[in-house]
Amino acid sequence: MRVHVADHPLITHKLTVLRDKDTPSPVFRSLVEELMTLLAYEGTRGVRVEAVTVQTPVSSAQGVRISDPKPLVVPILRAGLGMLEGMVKLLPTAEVGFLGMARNEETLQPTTYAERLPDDLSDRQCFVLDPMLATGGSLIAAINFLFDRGAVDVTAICILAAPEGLDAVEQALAGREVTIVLGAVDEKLDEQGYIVPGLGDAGDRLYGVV
Ligand SMILES: O=P(O)(O)OC[C@H]1O[C@H](OP(=O)(O)OP(=O)(O)O)[C@H](O)[C@@H]1O
Ligand SMILES: O=c1cc[nH]c(=O)[nH]1
Ligand SMILES: [Mg+2]
Repeated sequence: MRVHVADHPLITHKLTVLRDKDTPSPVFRSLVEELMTLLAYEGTRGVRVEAVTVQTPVSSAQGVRISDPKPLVVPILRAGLGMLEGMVKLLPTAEVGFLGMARNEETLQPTTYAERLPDDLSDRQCFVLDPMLATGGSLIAAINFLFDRGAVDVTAICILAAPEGLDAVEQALAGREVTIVLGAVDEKLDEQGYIVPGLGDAGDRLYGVV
């Protein structure tokens, strides 16, 4: 498994505003989308391409295009939905599948309450979007779900991770073709499983408390 932590002053700047508890929901939503676009640049470094030749007005030129089958982008509902637009802006031909997961607030175990994905993901490059990697339970379950459908190559893009969750993902998915791209790794998890200093509950800050 590969882990890449983006190190860029624009990402740190936007993340700082995102963390601020006084940042209102509309600004928070815009920032998540903008951060996603910046992280997508790093997260798609390994996107599969094939060689093509085009004619410029002057001569022929060698280039590449995104290979078929097109990548599958999978936001984890709810909070991952806030990252989707930022991703498909950069990868407009990608297809999108959905996984709805919620973490039980007492046990911290994730449950899957919705799924809309192709049955067969063999030979499909998958990009999972979720802003928060806390205990890692949700991301491990989501990636295993994709592997069970035949995926072999998964990149997860998260805005924030806790070191404990990152270790758990590394242990659970050792030896698999997985890349994790992160905006930052924070200090720790608190007793309620929240990332410290973090940004609170990303789903609630995007869409309100339910
Ligand atoms: O690493 P973990 O400990 O599993 O926690 C991370 C998960 O928690 C959040 O979702 P949540 O369950 O709050 O659902 P929501 O997006 O609907 O708010 C977050 O978006 C992740 O999916
Ligand atoms: O800090 C956290 C942990 C899990 N989920 C969130 O949205 N935030
Ligand atoms: Mg939530």
